[in-house]
Amino acid sequence: MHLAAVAAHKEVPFYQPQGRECEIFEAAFRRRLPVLLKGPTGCGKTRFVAHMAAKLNLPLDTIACHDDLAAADLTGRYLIKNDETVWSDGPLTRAVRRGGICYLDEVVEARKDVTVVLHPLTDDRRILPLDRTGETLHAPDDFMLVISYNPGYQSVLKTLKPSTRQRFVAISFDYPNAEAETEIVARESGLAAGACAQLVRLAGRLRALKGQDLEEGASTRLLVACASLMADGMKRDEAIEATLIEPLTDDFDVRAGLRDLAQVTLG
Ligand SMILES: Nc1ncnc2c1ncn2[C@@H]1O[C@H](COP(=O)(O)OP(=O)(O)OP(=O)(O)O)[C@@H](O)[C@H]1O
Repeated sequence: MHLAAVAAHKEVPFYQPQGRECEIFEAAFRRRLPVLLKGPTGCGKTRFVAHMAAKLNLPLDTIACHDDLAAADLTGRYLIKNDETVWSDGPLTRAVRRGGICYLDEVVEARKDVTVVLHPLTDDRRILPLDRTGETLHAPDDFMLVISYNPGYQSVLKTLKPSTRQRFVAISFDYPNAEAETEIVARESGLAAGACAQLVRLAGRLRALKGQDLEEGASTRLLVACASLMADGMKRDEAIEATLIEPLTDDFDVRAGLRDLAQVTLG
């Protein structure tokens, strides 16, 4: 019993909370409410969901939404197999049949008909009608829908309608504070905390350029990548160039400016 508990604990991916998000998520799960995660890219939303799924001992299906994703990609479709037409469940239908967490990442990217599928599943009916087969699936108690989006990128056209967003318990994410982020970067990369703290300081400066020279500042994900390359033996400036400068912009002059900023910040 003790060994099993230790083994299960080991599989929970590391997640450093920013606030009360773990408690809110657990309460939402208990009360069978869907959850919406908002926040910039690479700030820990996906890691949070993986952490909570493991903690609650639930299977997790993650679906990366894109502008071609239609309702049938989630629910399923008839396919031709050996001259026969057979129904094939999509990932959302499979998750509703089985239970567990279904995570739709960047949901606003998906086509409009996706919301039609989500609405009856995210109010107190908790059903998934499959028009094509005539079935109506009732979500089991341990089924939970989680969606995420980045409010920063979306145009007015690509935002969630109030009738959709008001079905969800919503949690805002942002980049962690400097102390927490230093710990995350050190733990994820294996680089010494002092060197990680410097990278976090640089990230703070890069994030201040959002909306001016940069569309988005450096994410925690990029900081972990930079620190990982350095832990692997790469020279600091080369690692910074490859992770905190090149991915942020294609503009030649802005990249030169970012290099100067890194030199001034880190010496
Ligand atoms: N609070 C945190 N605890 C532990 N690791 C974190 C945390 N925040 C960020 N990370 C690290 O940053 C990486 C990127 O985070 P994650 O993939 O969860 O971002 P995201 O918000 O889902 O991004 P996207 O919206 O682009 O999918 C993680 O793999 C992890 O290494």
